[in-house]
Amino acid sequence: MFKVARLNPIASIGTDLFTGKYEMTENLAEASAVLVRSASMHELELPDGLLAIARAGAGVNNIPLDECAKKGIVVFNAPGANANGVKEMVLAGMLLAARDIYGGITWIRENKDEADIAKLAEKAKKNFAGTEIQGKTLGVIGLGAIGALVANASLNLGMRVMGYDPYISVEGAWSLDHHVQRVNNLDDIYANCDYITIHVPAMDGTIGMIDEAAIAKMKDGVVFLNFARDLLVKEEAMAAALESGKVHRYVSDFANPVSANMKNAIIFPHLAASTAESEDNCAVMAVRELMNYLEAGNIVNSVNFPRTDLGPIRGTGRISIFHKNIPNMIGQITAILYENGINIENMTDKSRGEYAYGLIDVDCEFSADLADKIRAIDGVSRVRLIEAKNFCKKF
Ligand SMILES: NC(=O)c1ccc[n+]([C@@H]2O[C@H](COP(=O)([O-])OP(=O)(O)OC[C@H]3O[C@@H](n4cnc5c(N)ncnc54)[C@H](O)[C@@H]3O)[C@@H](O)[C@H]2O)c1
Ligand SMILES: O=C(O)[C@H](O)COP(=O)(O)O
Repeated sequence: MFKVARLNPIASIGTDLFTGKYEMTENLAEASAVLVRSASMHELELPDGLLAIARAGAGVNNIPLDECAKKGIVVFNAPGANANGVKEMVLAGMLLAARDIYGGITWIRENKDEADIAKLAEKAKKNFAGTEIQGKTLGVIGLGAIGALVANASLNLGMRVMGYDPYISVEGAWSLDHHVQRVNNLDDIYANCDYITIHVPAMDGTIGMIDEAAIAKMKDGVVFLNFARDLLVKEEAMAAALESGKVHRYVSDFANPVSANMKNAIIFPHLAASTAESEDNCAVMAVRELMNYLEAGNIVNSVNFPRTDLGPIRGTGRISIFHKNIPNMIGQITAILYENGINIENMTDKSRGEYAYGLIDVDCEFSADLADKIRAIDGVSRVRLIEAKNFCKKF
């Protein structure tokens, strides 16, 4: 039985996939798996029995990834599952920044009891007028799942689009319309774009990247959109740029005491992925990833361990082993199997940084102490024996 703790509400279309081998629990201490959205896990005590965490979303800066890697806790996310929801909010953000649509709606509410509201509205409308986004230049920083969708959709709205992503994946590059102008220097984005939108993860190297110096390089009157994380932007600098008029509008999905008080900012309550479709996609992907890992040891879409996928279990069972990425680990493990007369049907072992993970399919019954013998190897941190008769399932 696997106990799953849910730290945020998760769409039931996902959790309904759990079979009778799973039970939801309120008690993190007894959980073998966690489902989470944006709840911060940095302050939580992670129990020894915790095997995996699935983030039903994209950003994982709410999860202590290094600590999890050290403990052999696999962290998954749901790449691309909410990208369309975010793309639509970014488009809405650009349109809300181009004219004072919100000001116009507010004016109507405030004047709703005026008998001659129709006439007054015709006079007032000049206060909310603006420009069109067609023909303007958009800069997209980060061309992953969301950035690529935003870039392509904006081309279709008649914008000129420049994109910057020094680490773009092959899949990302394929998904990008060839009319998106790729640049290798962020300064080209800053110097040329009327709208700039950022879609990179918050991590060392991106946190605070939109600072005073970056803003100074942008065009006067630029609109800056941030649906990625508030940490990416030095928001005191952004507040000053909004005050001076250097930045026309800051559109952000992240409320905090600084952003909520900015002049000319349009701030949303972290709404971009809150659509029925995105929530369903994320929940289904996160639950499938957990089940595939818990029942078959396969790691697909992890952010702290390499992809390690042997498919359905072949043979009588599968051994899953977390170990340090140091010489002779595989030699020592296979020697123990040899000494115990166990034949290997299939195996893989993948490393990422300091840590590695291996799966070995075997064709005979496990002896009870096999896991202990492998665990006793210096550098091995976690071993699971998965019997095919219990868990062999195709995902
Ligand atoms: N507001 C929301 O509700 C919401 C929803 C989903 C994602 N997000 C945020 O958006 C981020 C991006 O999501 P995604 O699904 O597109 O992720 P993704 O992993 O598909 O794409 C991220 C892209 O950023 C690129 N990148 C990394 N460092 C970079 C740098 N220094 N400069 C330029 N590009 C860089 C990567 O190469 C990758 O292509 C997430 O990490 C998350 O923080 C927010
Ligand atoms: O990184 C993400 O996927 C988004 O920020 C969405 O977060 P949420 O799941 O809390 O809406």
